[in-house]
Amino acid sequence: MAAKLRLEKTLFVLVVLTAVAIFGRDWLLRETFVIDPAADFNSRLYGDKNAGGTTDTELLSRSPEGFEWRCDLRSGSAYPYCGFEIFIGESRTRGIDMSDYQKVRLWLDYEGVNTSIRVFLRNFDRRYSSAADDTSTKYNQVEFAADSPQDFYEFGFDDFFVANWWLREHNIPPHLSHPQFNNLVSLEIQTGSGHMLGEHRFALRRVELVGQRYDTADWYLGIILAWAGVILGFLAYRVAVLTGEVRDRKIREQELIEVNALLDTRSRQLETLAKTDSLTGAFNRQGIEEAIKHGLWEWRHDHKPLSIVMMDVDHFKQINDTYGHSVGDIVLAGISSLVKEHIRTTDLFARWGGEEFVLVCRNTRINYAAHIAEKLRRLIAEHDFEEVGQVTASFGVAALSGKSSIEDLFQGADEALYRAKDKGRNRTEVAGGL
Ligand SMILES: Nc1nc2c(ncn2[C@@H]2O[C@H](COP(=O)(O)OP(=O)(O)OP(=O)(O)O)[C@@H](O)[C@H]2O)c(=O)[nH]1
Repeated sequence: MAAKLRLEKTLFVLVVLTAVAIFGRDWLLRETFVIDPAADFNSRLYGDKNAGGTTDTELLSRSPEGFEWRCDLRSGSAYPYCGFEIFIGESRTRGIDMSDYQKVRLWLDYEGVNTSIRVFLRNFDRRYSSAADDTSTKYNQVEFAADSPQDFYEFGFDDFFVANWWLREHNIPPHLSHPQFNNLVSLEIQTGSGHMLGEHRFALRRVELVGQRYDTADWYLGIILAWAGVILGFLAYRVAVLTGEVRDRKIREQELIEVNALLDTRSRQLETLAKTDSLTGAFNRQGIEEAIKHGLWEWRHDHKPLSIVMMDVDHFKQINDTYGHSVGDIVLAGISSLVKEHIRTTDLFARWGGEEFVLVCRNTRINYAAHIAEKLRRLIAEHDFEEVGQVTASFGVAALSGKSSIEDLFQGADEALYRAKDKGRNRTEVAGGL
């Protein structure tokens, strides 16, 4: 929830930034090149004397308040003129790229007989300019009437055209004849084309060339790329988070599977323990009950025979009395493991109580159960028990038949066992008449 809120906040901030980037584009990208008289720009005042004229020029002052000059335009040359040039580039050949600039602003006061003034933005390009010939630098020109006093004069870069006389004098081919601002070396203020003879006074306070840092298309492309980056970053983050979640889930699932398997095993162990006699490891009465129920069901539904063998250790009291109760315990456990080793997996061996055991033989006829009993009897009798030596046991065998019940079955086996005891022990007796 907190992460989602954080995401929404981030999105909101990004949308606001995008809106600012779009609507505040002009303000954000604006770059202004200022020609301030207080700054250290090289400049020159010129007249038409080189062209055979007689115009007088005079620099009146150069102070932080502005460049001030006057000229007295006189007849003499075919085109009398005077002008003031400010060098804005590093040199006369290395200028400033102002291709993306839009406006020129002039703070200029003029007094004189002429109201027309020319402004040149001079561009040096080796395709047509040479360092040796100052006039070969392109004359991007705009001409305006300085007849109405105003705060500043403003022209668009689009308003500039290349002076015709310059194109003609330098034989400029058409493909190079357009205005160009990619290497501006100087700005000039010159008397207009009207050639009004007489006094002209200029005071240039400030010039601003207004442009923008980046191209508009690049700016929008940058915004789009930034968003693409944000979206890609977000997707990468989501993929990483989801991968982590899937990995964690898998680990948790694996842990759960392991815990379940452990619990399963444990519950089976506990189940077995609940049905097992702790001393001998044989099943207890609960175990017998289940095996008998199972056998009874098989007898009734599948007509499979069910036999049981009752076993009682002979003279066990004597063993206890002679060797102690704990040795007696060891003998009982020994007999149990001996028997368990030699019975089928379908047979269930359980402790009936004290030194008495019962073997439930499912799907077993009485003759075969008697055979098993005999085998076990011999096995016990032939075994050498630690400390005690020889131990014997008596066996009574019975099977379900006809109308007999479970009670009859146990009673039959019990009676057979007592017969075996009566007849001298270490014997197997089979119940009859069941
Ligand atoms: N050590 C030990 N003795 C037990 C245990 N349960 C019963 N007994 C003893 O087993 C003896 C059984 O004695 P009896 O019932 O007289 O029978 P027996 O001595 O085996 O004589 P017969 O069965 O007639 O051959 C008793 O002394 C019981 O105390 C047991 O868990 N451990």
